[in-house]
Amino acid sequence: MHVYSSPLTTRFRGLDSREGVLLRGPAGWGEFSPFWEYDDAEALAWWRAAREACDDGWPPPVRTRVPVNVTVPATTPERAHAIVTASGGCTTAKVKVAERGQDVGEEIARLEAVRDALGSAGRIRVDANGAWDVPTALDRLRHLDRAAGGLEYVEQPCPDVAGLAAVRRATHVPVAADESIRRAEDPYAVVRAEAADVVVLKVQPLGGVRACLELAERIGLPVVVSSALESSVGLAAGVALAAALPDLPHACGLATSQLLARDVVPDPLLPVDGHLEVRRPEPDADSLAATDAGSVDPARAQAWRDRVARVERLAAEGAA
Ligand SMILES: O=C(O)CCC(=O)C1=CC=C[C@@H](O)[C@@H]1C(=O)O
Ligand SMILES: [Mg+2]
Repeated sequence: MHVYSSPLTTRFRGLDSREGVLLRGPAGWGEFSPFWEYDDAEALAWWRAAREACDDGWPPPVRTRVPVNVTVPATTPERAHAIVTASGGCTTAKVKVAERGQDVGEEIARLEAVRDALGSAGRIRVDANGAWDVPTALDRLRHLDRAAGGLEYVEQPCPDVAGLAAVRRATHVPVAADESIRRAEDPYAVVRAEAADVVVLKVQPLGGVRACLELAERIGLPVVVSSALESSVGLAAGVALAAALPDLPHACGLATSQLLARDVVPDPLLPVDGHLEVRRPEPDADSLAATDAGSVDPARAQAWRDRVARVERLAAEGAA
């Protein structure tokens, strides 16, 4: 078991670094990296995804490369512009909005900078991570849609399914559901309420590639596969899912190795021409040594090993 840690190049969802565990099994490497706000019960799905990668591997791909969006954190317009320009040819950008402490003026400036960097043919989506109530969402979307020169969609504008449905009815901007799928008791509530045009699927929180393929089939809406900000070992599972879906009408949020200062493999999954190649990079001795959490903070590395032991026990109890 390898506990990795990498600084982030830009602060993202309140984090300055990303950590997790890499495991190796007969089918290859897997990643277990639930954020720390997930308790052991919630982390079980993340564990199943890691075990699938190690023990079984993934269903065969139907495409050789996957279109991806550049992910733009809630940062300054200058930095947002530079991130898009250096994205490896991405023609879709996902921009974080609704960051605590920022006002709509900063969001408008960020979106204008992203539009400038992408050019008129690019697509821009925003992600509010459920931060708005319905009136705020509708007000913000009017401004942000104009600043972006048209939004491809808004991801999780409100925390609840009813809010998503109300926003969807009241604006022409399409709505994507993320947290309402991956943290919900019932991911099909979004479909019943006609609350979304698109669903975002993440392999780790949803329990693996096969679980996501099944969910996608049952939901029946267009899917965007997104990362949980993993290393390239975890991202490879997202790429495998995106590669196996029968239809992939939108760019996927899998270009997030760009946000890591160091990745755990010598040849990270980075976009070329706006696409990730469908492949499964492997760590080597040097890349493991360069990302070893134990050499920076042994107590933190031990906390991860303890977490793995607890979740593994939970998984065994569930299987018994
Ligand atoms: O979708 C992307 O472009 C990148 C992934 C991404 O935005 C996220 C990764 C990890 C945690 C989430 O808060 C965040 C998201 O909300 O989609
Ligand atoms: Mg999201």
